Amino acid sequence: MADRGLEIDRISKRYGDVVALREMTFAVGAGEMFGFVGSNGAGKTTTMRIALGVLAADSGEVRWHGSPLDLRIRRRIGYMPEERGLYPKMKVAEQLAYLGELHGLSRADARDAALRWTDRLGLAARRDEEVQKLSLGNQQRVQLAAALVHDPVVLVLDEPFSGLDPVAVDVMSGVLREKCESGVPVVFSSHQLDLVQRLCDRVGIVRSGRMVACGTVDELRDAGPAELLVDVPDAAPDWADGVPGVDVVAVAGTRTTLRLTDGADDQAVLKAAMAAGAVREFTRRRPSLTELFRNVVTEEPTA
Ligand SMILES: Nc1ncnc2c1ncn2[C@@H]1O[C@H](COP(=O)(O)OP(=O)(O)OP(=O)(O)O)[C@@H](O)[C@H]1O
Repeated sequence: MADRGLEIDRISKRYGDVVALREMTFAVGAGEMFGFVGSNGAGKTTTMRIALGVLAADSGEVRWHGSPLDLRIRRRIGYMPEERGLYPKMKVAEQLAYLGELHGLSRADARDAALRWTDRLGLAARRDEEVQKLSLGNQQRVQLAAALVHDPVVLVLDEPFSGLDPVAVDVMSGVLREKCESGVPVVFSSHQLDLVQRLCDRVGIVRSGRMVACGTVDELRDAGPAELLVDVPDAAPDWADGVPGVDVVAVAGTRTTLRLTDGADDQAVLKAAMAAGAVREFTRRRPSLTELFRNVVTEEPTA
């Protein structure tokens, strides 16, 4: 069997009457960046906490290179929790070195790593400040440093980008990309879908505790409904009504957006447009991740 790195295999979880996860399944391979997206309450945090072992699943298994996760591997996961878990009164570098030691680094290595990551994440000037005195964005940078300080073999990050300014987003993206290129599987949740589309090799969309779409951004976009943007300046505004195989999505000025229904032939649409007048623009566009997300999460849930 191919080595899948981190595997989440049919994990189910209830909190009393609330079903949080229903056979949640996905895998993140070496050097892959996986974006985990879904509405509020869809089950992302629950999945990540189970992957880390801070929460037990009712059923299913989490594996690392084919074996169930044990304590030794769990210590080597870099985790950024949604509820940020830093000691507010401890100084930045001291705290990072302490966390490094907790994860098994020697004192000297932990100090070096604390210096290196504070440099890399733009926190060098804040090393001797108490975490509670930092801005929220800087606290978040410290939280990322805490996930990285022990040189993790896999990164699991719960909304690492929320609340960051654009420069911090770039710094964070660069660090994650670098880790990924060094062979570390990276999974992060986010509601910033443009960022997920830009950064991730693969994306999983979760609805009501279940993975409902999973693949590369291109695969997901290709599977979504194709649209055509057509500009026929001299045609009547309703020229596309009645053209077989398309639904009119929007008309803006002389430009009409059409959605192709299953199996429709875009060349037939082009012919119809040319019959209506001179065609100035005829573009096929794929849905963005945000549009796909809206389609997927608003579909009726299956029982
Ligand atoms: N400790 C808990 N006790 C009871 N229900 C819980 C608990 N934690 C989570 N839930 C419920 O489990 C479901 C999944 O929640 P979870 O936090 O995993 O979602 P999420 O996708 O991370 O949401 P968000 O995007 O808002 O962070 C929700 O219905 C939530 O209300």
